[in-house]
Amino acid sequence: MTISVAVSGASGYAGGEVLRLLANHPNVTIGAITAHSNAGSRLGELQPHLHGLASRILEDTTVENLAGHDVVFLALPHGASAEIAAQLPEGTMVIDAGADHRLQDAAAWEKFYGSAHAGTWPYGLPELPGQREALKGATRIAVPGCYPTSSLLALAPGFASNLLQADDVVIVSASGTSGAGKAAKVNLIGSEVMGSMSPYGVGGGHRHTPEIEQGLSNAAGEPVTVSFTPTLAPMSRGILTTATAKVRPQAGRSVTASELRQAWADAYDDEPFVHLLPEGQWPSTKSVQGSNHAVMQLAFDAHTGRVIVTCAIDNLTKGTAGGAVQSMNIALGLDETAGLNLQGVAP
Ligand SMILES: NC(=O)C1=CN([C@@H]2O[C@H](COP(=O)(O)OP(=O)(O)OC[C@H]3O[C@@H](n4cnc5c(N)ncnc54)[C@H](OP(=O)(O)O)[C@@H]3O)[C@@H](O)[C@H]2O)C=CC1
Ligand SMILES: CC(=O)N[C@@H](CCC(=O)OP(=O)(O)O)C(=O)O
Repeated sequence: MTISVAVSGASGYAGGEVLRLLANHPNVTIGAITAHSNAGSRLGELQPHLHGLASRILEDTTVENLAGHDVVFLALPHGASAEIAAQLPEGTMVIDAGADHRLQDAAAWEKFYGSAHAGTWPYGLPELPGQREALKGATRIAVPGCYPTSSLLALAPGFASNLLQADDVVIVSASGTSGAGKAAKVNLIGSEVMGSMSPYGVGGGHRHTPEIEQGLSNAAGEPVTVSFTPTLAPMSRGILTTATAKVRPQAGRSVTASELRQAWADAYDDEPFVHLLPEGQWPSTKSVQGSNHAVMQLAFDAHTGRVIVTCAIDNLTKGTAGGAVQSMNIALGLDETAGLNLQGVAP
């Protein structure tokens, strides 16, 4: 099967990563590539690593340029994707890397994004319970945020097996600067970021909080509340999430470390991209750089009765473009791993 694909936001980080993956996808022909202020430029000027596509010209991001393809990837700022998506034909598969169609709760959307809710699409994190089935045949897919990808993968197995308390979840994530997009320059210049780490969105204000709560609540079957704190780390790619939750006693007795480990192993043993590392080995962002893998490790802190899970992803691959391509593959009935790197980059 050969499918024609258009990529919008192709001058940006997420769109560039989508193109990097699609260029190696055996079933894909890359059609229109579009941008906004950079329309008219050669792709090679903006994405010099995409050698095979360097001479391609970026077109304007219009419905006319995107329609007529089998699949359209939207890698645009919030709001811009909902506006375009609403005008694309029903028969075109639309995969939105932005946030516009992720949340089920319109009130949460309005509170955190301050605009009208555009609707809810199937969520592109196939490793969540029941989600792979929900993606099969989908023609609209909402790609998760990068922090939610790492946070949900870290804790969903514990909530799906009723091992964790819903009211005591703390998540702290460190992200590379590419998470903020190419457009965010002011506080990301090298002299500010290199050799320094700093938190932001502290106190429950980050817009990924409701998205993480939504995914964990769906896994748990009850409302889960989350304290989430993001931090900026001096690296270009990668997210390292540390998620902790209070373990729920089972039939009046404490859960053991091996029972906890078994729940995560059961969830991920057959997954091509999500891996519980062997005991004693802890994740690093370097080990997943440029790949669609998520790696994690967990420990039971018997002193506090908490499970601690750390999960590493590449924010641009599993955290955006890789998750998007993986979801497209599932929706179209292709090999789930097609076009996705199975190996990382080292050192
Ligand atoms: N970076 C990441 O790790 C992640 C990003 N995402 C999401 O992906 C989307 C893109 O993010 P990212 O690539 O990082 O951002 P960038 O700033 O790197 O890229 C933004 C892209 O959108 C285009 N654009 C800007 N304004 C408009 C507009 N009004 N209409 C149409 N196109 C426009 C830009 O074109 P031009 O350059 O020509 O102006 C550029 O191609 C966002 O929704 C983001 O939240 C999701 C998960 C992770
Ligand atoms: C480091 C950094 O700034 N990261 C971004 C999250 C990137 C992401 O996942 O974005 P969307 O939900 O907007 O798609 C942030 O905190 O806003």
